[in-house]
Amino acid sequence: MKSIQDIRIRFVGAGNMAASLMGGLINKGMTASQMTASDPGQNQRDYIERQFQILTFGDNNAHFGMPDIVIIAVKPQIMKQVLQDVASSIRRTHPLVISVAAGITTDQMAQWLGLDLPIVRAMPNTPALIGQGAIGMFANQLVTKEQLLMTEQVMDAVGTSIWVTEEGNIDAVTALSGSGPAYFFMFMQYLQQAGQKLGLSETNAALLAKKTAIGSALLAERSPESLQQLKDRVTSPNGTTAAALESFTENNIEQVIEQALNAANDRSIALSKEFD
Ligand SMILES: NC(=O)C1=CN([C@@H]2O[C@H](COP(=O)(O)OP(=O)(O)OC[C@H]3O[C@@H](n4cnc5c(N)ncnc54)[C@H](OP(=O)(O)O)[C@@H]3O)[C@@H](O)[C@H]2O)C=CC1
Ligand SMILES: O=C(O)[C@@H]1CCC=N1
Repeated sequence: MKSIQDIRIRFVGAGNMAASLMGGLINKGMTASQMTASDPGQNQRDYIERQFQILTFGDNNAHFGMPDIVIIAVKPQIMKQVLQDVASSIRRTHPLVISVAAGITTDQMAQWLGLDLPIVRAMPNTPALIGQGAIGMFANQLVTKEQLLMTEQVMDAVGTSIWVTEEGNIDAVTALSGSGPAYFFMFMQYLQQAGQKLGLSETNAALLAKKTAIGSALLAERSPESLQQLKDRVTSPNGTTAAALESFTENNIEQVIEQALNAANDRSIALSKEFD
């Protein structure tokens, strides 16, 4: 099996997600010379070259080489156009294709590339920028055991990854962890705002909201107790937490969250149909 020092990667699209993967891979011991990237944005290319010393190109087919993996990290809206653009290079070199785009299916990608290829759909999230991503992955039938392990090495460089065996589950991953950081940021934002309304300064309310989120997340990860048990530990009978939790329950927080995840899941499914 190829070690992380031997894998050659071509990034197509060098925005936020690609840059977080590049940073994570370099931290894990890959060298800049193992990677190349293409992106039409001169500023973004300058940033990538400055930050990581990775060679970048404006043309998706320029200096394509013989990559083991091609990571497609562009918006779903332009996936078809981008895959059709790089199709000849991919058909010539037969790499593993990994897409991080929401919604777009492996069948659609194969169709736009004009070839049945090993394809992985990976759904990371923005904490990958600091090596704390949660990533769900699906591999089509053509992905070899070695390619599965290579994919894990790449994704584990930026967080914790899991495989799903049904492609449809990637929509659920997108709804939960792909979009999930935004839910937590929103929750922290509302905690901060409510704290300010209760008289705290903006600085203090922001600090307490963020530190409470970080502390709770770390405790949830490190403690052997369930989320329910951890919640119960905070909640004194007839105390302040019980008052707040009752208010959440009266306002149907469970249904609100379920509906939000359903909306994201539905949107992920709709995205693939939109760009067919
Ligand atoms: N952001 C997130 O939280 C997550 C995003 N994703 C997925 O990752 C993908 C990328 O998202 P993200 O990194 O946030 O987006 P970005 O906009 O940061 O990155 C996309 C990059 O692709 C470039 N690009 C545009 N056209 C082309 C082209 N023809 N060929 C090559 N590159 C091109 C863009 O350049 P320019 O800006 O100049 O157009 C941009 O630099 C999306 O499909 C998204 O669904 C997945 C999980 C989480
Ligand atoms: O909002 C989106 O569509 C992308 C996919 C998951 C997170 N951001």
